[in-house]
Formats: sequence, C-alpha cells, structure tokens
Amino acid sequence: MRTEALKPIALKNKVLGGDKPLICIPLTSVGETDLMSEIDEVISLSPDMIEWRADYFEKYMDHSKVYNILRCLRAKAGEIPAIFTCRSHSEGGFRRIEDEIRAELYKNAILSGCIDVIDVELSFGRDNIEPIKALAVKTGVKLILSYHNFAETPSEEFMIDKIKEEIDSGGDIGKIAVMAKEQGDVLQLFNATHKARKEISSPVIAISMGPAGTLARLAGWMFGSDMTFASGVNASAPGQMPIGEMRKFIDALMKRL
Ligand SMILES: O=C1C[C@@](O)(C(=O)O)C[C@@H](O)[C@@H]1O
Repeated sequence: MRTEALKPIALKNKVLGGDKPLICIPLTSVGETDLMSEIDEVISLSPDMIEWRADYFEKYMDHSKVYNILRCLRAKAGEIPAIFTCRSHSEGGFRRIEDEIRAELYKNAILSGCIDVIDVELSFGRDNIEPIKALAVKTGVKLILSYHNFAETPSEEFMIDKIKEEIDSGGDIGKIAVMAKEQGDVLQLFNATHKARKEISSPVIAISMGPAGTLARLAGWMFGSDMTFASGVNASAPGQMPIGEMRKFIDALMKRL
C-alpha cells in the first residue's frame, strides 16, 4: 500500500488537512430573514468553516436573492471560509431541485467570488461535474466531491473506493457521510478513513451519521478525517452536536497527543 504525503489545502486563514480538524457549521434556514440572523448567530460561534445549504433556501430560483445572501455571507464571515452546497434530494437534500437548476446555482455561486469551496455529489455525474470543476479551477474555488448514504454504512472497501473515485473524478477533497446503525459501523468508517488516508494525498472528510455515529464526528480526525460538522442554530444531518461540546472534546484529545 502506498503512503502518500497529505497535501493540505489553504482556505483563507484555515488549513484543510493540517494538524487540526476543521469544524464546519451549516446554515439551514428556509426564509431570507431567518437566514440572515442565522448567519450572525453562526458567526458568533466562531466555526472554522461555514456551509450554506442552499437546498433549504425557499427562494433558490431568485438569482438576485441568492447572490445577495452570498454577498452578505462573505462580508460577515470575513476570514471564515465558506462552502456552498445545494444537496440533491436523493442524497439528503431538503427539497427536490432539478439538476439543471442545481448546476446553475453552483456556477453562479462560483462566479460570485463569495465562496471558497463547493460540495457536489459524485452521483451528479461527469457531464454535470466537469463544467463546474472547470469553472472552479479557473476561479480558485475548491471542489468537494461527496457521497451520502442515509440508510446504512457500506463495506469498508466500498467506502475507500468511493473516496478514490471522488478524487479521480476531480475532487480536491473527497467526502463520505454514511449512517451508523451500531458501533461496529463506526469502526468500519474509521478503518476506511485510516486506509484511504494512506493511499490518498488529498484531504478527506468521513462522517458517521445518526446517534451511533457520534464518536466519528468527535474522533474521526484521529483516523484521517480533516473536517467535522457541528450544529449551530439547527442541525443539517442526524447526529450533529453543538459546536461548543465538540470543540471541548476535540481539544481534550488533542492536548494529550
Ligand atoms: O455532507 C455533509 C455532512 C453532513 O451530512 C453531516 O452528516 O454532518 C451535513 C451536511 O450539511 C454536509 O453537507
């Protein structure tokens, strides 16, 4: 097995794939006014990164409103890097949005100059991913290619292959988020992360969802996961916990290493 040196990615004043795992908080408001106050509340919690889950936003069809939110987010977040995500319904998205519209949202978000990273499902397919990737490369936006499974934790081999496929398909960062039904599933995810880390030089994000997956959200970084998600105002996935609790736990573990 190859052991590739990890190549960290600098995002504003943060490093993905550095010594510390980054903690990201998602924004999940449906309405514009709520979203604006959610941005303020989330920033007051000082996350390492912020993810805008635009699939929650009711006015996703209104270009000028979407652009306005992106500009506000950028202005308020300052040096906190931002991820733009419009999750597909089949992989846990809040609402059903047509592929063409999602592709356009991603392109507009990249061109807005307000975001640092986009998160696109690998299942969006080559024809959709390639033009998004080309635009991202041109503008210096990093691409997370991701896989979500809200039903189960697939086999270790499947998860490792999925991460490799994400990187081979143009992802700067590979991500898997899978449902843990019992603690054995978390062990499986840890093993997959640990092995993938040895074979892949790009940053990796590996998450176990659901209550049984809690340990992976807290300690996944010890096995090679470079980012974890915490709840700010709302959770965007099962098992997310408040950032304060998460930070204390991670800091306690890091101090002893
Ligand atoms: O894919 C992920 C991970 C996640 O699903 C989680 O389990 O924390 C939360 C989502 O907002 C994010 O896009």
